Amino acid sequence: MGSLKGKKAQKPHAVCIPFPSQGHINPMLKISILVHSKGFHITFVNSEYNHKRFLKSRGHSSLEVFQDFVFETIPDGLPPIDADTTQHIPSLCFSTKENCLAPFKELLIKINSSNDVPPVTCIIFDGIMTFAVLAAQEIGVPSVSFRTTNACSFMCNKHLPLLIEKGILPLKDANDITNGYLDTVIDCIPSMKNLRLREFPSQIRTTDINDKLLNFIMGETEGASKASAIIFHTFDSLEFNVLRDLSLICPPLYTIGPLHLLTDQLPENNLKFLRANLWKEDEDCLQWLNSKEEKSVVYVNFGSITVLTKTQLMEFAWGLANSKKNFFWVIRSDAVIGDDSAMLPNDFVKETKERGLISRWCCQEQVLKHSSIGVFLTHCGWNSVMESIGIGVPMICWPFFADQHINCRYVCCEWGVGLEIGKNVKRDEVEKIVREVMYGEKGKKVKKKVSEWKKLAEEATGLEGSSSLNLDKLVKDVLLSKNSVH
Ligand SMILES: O=c1ccn([C@@H]2O[C@H](COP(=O)(O)OP(=O)(O)O[C@H]3O[C@H](CO)[C@@H](O)[C@H](O)[C@H]3O)[C@@H](O)[C@H]2O)c(=O)[nH]1
Repeated sequence: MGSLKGKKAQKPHAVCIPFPSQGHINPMLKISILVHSKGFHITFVNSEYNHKRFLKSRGHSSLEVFQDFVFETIPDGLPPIDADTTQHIPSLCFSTKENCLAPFKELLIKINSSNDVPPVTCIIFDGIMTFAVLAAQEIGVPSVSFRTTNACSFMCNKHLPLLIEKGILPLKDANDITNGYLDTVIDCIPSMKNLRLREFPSQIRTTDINDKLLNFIMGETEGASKASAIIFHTFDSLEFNVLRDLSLICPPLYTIGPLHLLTDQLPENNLKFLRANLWKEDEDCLQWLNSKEEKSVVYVNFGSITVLTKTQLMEFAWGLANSKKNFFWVIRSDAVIGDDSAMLPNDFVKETKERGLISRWCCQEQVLKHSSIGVFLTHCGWNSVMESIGIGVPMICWPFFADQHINCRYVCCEWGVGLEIGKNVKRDEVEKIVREVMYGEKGKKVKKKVSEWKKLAEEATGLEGSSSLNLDKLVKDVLLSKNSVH
């Protein structure tokens, strides 16, 4: 390890490495900003590909202005492309696992031999980048696994080996995906009753016990137990039972969330407003929202990975049009399978011109906070769910893949803050559910529930709240503690 040199030597130094996709970079950036606010020097490690996109969306000189907060890059191991698109997620999973340890270790050596920054004192790594534990062990610092998904999905993943042992997984036949097998009730997961197999992370939908993605998920879940601690982006009251049971089988757990409610409280400085967008934001959408009445707009956004077929796109489009409600719909440039040049038909555009706005990307937090938003039609990415609950916006859920199925189950059935749309989306259902959430009886219930959860989220992130206290404890007991080195 490098010796203490130079005037910055006194500061502790956290190296934060997200999995290289938008839904992982955003929460890691927030954790990094929070740890920075506790007096740490931060190195934030992007993939070269994403960093290029980050600079492109923000303008080049914009990242050099932060005190003690430095960006570095390593390659992700995939062949270079010059595009504005989310990389293929399974390829990224395998590639980071196979290729990132060596450049990451080189980066740590470079940092530790520099006179300009303090030596590395801890590593915070994305929960599916467990190779970082080895790097931390080599330089003798604590490593913390940051799970950008929730505790429930981690609990499911943790029990995949049990489902294999019981013969429930892998699927017996490819038809099991459609023949009702996924409705099998699973009652062997601690504190999670009456789960259906379809609510498990979608990586289970394979007939091959050697399936690479299934094994990647199980391996990375197990790998978390080698970390000094685990952070979950959640709050205690939201997942109380699952967290209690997980704490019996995991390294020390720290719930820190909703993250945006914590970063919102930081003193005004430029770092507080840093956003990790890989696409350029449409800033005019807020102007448009200003022109709409309170709680009158359906906000539609399926995150950074979901892709739609043209048929699904049309069903959503006509469902929104037929609902006669205002809508703000974000459709990424890479969101529709195939050619999207003639994306939405002219008659739809003409019919909804007064009450519909379509953008490529926006600042979601600002949009959700806007008083005109009445409901969020979401794919149930965990960041979106946490942002929606923390801001108090009810959801319509259309889960696409991965943890989104279990998130949807909890949003709709356990927390009561959303209604689900069927996988095989139809325009009539979209129209009906939009009206129901905005004006119906079920809508009243989910609105009441979401405002209750919002209060609890605010409590958790208040001065004496569990998330705020956990952040302090994490810093003191793990990030600054020599005893937590594994
Ligand atoms: O126009 C947009 C769209 C999204 N966002 C932000 O981008 C993030 C999107 O994250 P999320 O809602 O979690 O969706 P994904 O991008 O799909 O996230 C991936 O990562 C999540 C966390 O691991 C998982 O829960 C998801 O299943 C996985 O697809 C959120 O912070 C949004 O606020 C914007 O700022 N503007």
